[in-house]
Amino acid sequence: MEMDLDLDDDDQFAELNAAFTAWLAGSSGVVLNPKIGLQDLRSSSAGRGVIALAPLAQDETVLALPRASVLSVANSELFEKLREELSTLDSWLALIIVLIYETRPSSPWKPYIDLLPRTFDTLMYWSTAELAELQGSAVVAKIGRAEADVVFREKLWPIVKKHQELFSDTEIAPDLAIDAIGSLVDAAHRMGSVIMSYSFELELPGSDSASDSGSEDEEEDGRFYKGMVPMADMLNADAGRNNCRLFQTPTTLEMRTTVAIPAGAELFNDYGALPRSDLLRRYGYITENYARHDVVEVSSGLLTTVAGRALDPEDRTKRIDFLLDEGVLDDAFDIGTDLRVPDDVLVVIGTLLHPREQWREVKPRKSEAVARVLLEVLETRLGAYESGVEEDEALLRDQTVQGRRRIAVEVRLGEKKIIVGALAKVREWTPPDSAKRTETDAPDGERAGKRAKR
Ligand SMILES: C[S@@+](CC[C@H](N)C(=O)[O-])C[C@H]1O[C@@H](n2cnc3c(N)ncnc32)[C@H](O)[C@@H]1O
Repeated sequence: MEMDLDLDDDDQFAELNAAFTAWLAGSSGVVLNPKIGLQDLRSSSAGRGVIALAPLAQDETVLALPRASVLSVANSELFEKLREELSTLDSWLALIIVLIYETRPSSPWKPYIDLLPRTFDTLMYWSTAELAELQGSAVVAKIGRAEADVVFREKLWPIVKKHQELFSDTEIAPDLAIDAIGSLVDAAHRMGSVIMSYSFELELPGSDSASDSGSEDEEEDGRFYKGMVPMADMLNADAGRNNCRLFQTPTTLEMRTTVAIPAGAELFNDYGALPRSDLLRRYGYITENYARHDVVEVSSGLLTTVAGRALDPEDRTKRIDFLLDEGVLDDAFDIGTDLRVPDDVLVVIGTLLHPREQWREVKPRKSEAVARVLLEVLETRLGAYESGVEEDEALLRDQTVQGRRRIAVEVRLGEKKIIVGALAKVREWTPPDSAKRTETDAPDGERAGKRAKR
């Protein structure tokens, strides 16, 4: 991540770290393990990180904060002032407006806010030309910058406009008179990106679920709230190297080691088992260690179009509605590095291919007809990428290909390799003696049996 602080100014970087650490250590109820410290990792493009200054044991607490120290909507003074209006917003929008409010000099969180980035490498901030390098990856459709713009204008701007006096010394203040809405939208994008890459989904005390949390998005089912947890969010993450996690009790949040950590080693929190495409979208970086979580997404639209081609529209709609009702048909399906085709995909294809009335009873089955559909789907999917595997491999051998372009090539190549591997696997499904078998020859068991509940 690029940091907005003048990156060449090492003094300022160290000064901000020192101010933040002193502020946190002096906050009521916070326990900061003296064996950890902030580290300047800008030379490896990782911003700040946290390292062990002395050996840490497994399950050692490196940081404990009372919930009152979390920068959340409920803990902000703005909530007292605009309770009703903030309650109409979803938790992401409400926290965005709170973070903008907390950029004022008198904010109790100022030393923390000063550490948060202003520029990002997340996909939201890639140019059209840079995003074109990711063509074919499903991640491009998930960025949602235009949609966010509309929401900021329609939901946040009326509140800020109505209560301009509350924002008169925040970071948007200088522009309030000139291009007020533009300034608000820019600030909202910044804070939206901060939330995406720094916030935690925290469990409301008293709710009944698991006691630990990464910074993944959880269902907004009323049991969770978004919160910024100072210092806990200074930990980087690196898949297999992760060695810490945030644990929650009704009153505190604790970052604890999950393994022993030697002196000098970096502390890594767990951001979740994210494919590199999503890591890039949400956090603006990738590492080779996340390649194990890569997936390729196959849309249901493509799947049902190919599998249901022979059906008349009415029949096709009936079967798709059935699959939707059964919860088998999702917007898209993932194939991961294990190259396993999900059972639901087999059921969707089988249901749309079945020549008789018993299509409601289809079980997941790797038949030749199903394989034919899958091969076409995967070939079509592969065709969505502009370049081939060899071309991308050549680009990665070229050391002049760097920065966002190199990252994009790595992400799209990872996805293409999964498709190529899955194609080879599916080709293996056609045993020589099944050459003449079609879906009409469904085995008796399948005809009579009920589909297993997934
Ligand atoms: C929760 S913050 C961690 C603290 C952050 N490094 C900082 O300087 O404020 C998440 C951000 O840290 C960076 N980051 C985390 N893990 C990283 C890694 N293994 N390599 C490079 N950057 C990483 C990314 O920019 C990510 O969006």
